[in-house]
Amino acid sequence: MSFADRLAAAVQTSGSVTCVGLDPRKAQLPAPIRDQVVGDTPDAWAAAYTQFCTEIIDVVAGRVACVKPQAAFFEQLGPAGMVSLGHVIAHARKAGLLVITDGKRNDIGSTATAYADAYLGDASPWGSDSLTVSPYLGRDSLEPFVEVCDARQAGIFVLVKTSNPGGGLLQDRVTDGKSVYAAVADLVTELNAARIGKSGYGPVGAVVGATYPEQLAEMRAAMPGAWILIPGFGAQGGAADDVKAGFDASGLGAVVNSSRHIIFAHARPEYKDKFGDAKWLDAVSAATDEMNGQLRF
Ligand SMILES: O=C(O)c1cc(=O)[nH]c(=O)n1[C@@H]1O[C@H](COP(=O)(O)O)[C@@H](O)[C@H]1O
Repeated sequence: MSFADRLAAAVQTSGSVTCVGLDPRKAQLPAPIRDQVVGDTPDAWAAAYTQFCTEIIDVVAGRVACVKPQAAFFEQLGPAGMVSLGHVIAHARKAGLLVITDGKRNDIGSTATAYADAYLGDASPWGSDSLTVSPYLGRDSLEPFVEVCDARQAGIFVLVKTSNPGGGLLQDRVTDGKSVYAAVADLVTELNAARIGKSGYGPVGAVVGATYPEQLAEMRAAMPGAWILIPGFGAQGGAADDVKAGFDASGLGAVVNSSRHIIFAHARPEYKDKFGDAKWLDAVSAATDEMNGQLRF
């Protein structure tokens, strides 16, 4: 089944549009995980990241649509971290969760093929269902990813309108009456055109931040065949009302990512006293329920 159709099935089966972001950070790991790190070595931290992420996966499996490991936090640990990333991706997929690896990769076409080959589908070393991709190098840098998506039933999420405050410097720039982000959206729509599956969606998704609700509505209309990954919910200030416009009439078409507010929920003021470090997984569970509840429109 195509990635787009699998994502639709994952949303329908789990009854959730939540994507749990797996962004492990040394300083914020809960004490029961941090205490097991003996010696400040990349191997020890990598083992802690694997344990932290796989325990989260076991708690959220079946209750959310997907997970999004952020490669940067694993890369920070060097080779041991990249091995950990592989374990985390494999564990999530075994648990029945779709994996969006967040690498924001891209390069000239022939190198783009290498990135796609590294991350997309069962045949790749990091075996992910999908990958976040930068559009900055243009159409011929995206096409190799789409070809690998076709061959391996995988997907990509192209950065269209990012959640960060400074994204507008380039993305909002208007040329020939059109913003850069709208031009990227047109490219997404073109690349999907001949690839729309049963769910009504194609393999080329888009990233649009929860911090820009008006542009999210505009982008939903501009890319009717694209799944939208909406980051910026929770820790960056995005709320349920801000993401509503990302969904189609049947509640499909978007998944909403939250990383810190779920994985480090034990440290949030509203959960700290109730759960704290000792019951950090209960805090993950409660934060997942809370987000699922907020996103039931
Ligand atoms: O591609 C992304 O996932 C992404 C795009 C974007 O525009 N903004 C954004 O925050 N992200 C990622 O989404 C996650 C947000 O994390 P929290 O702010 O902790 O929920 C991080 O992994 C970011 O790298």
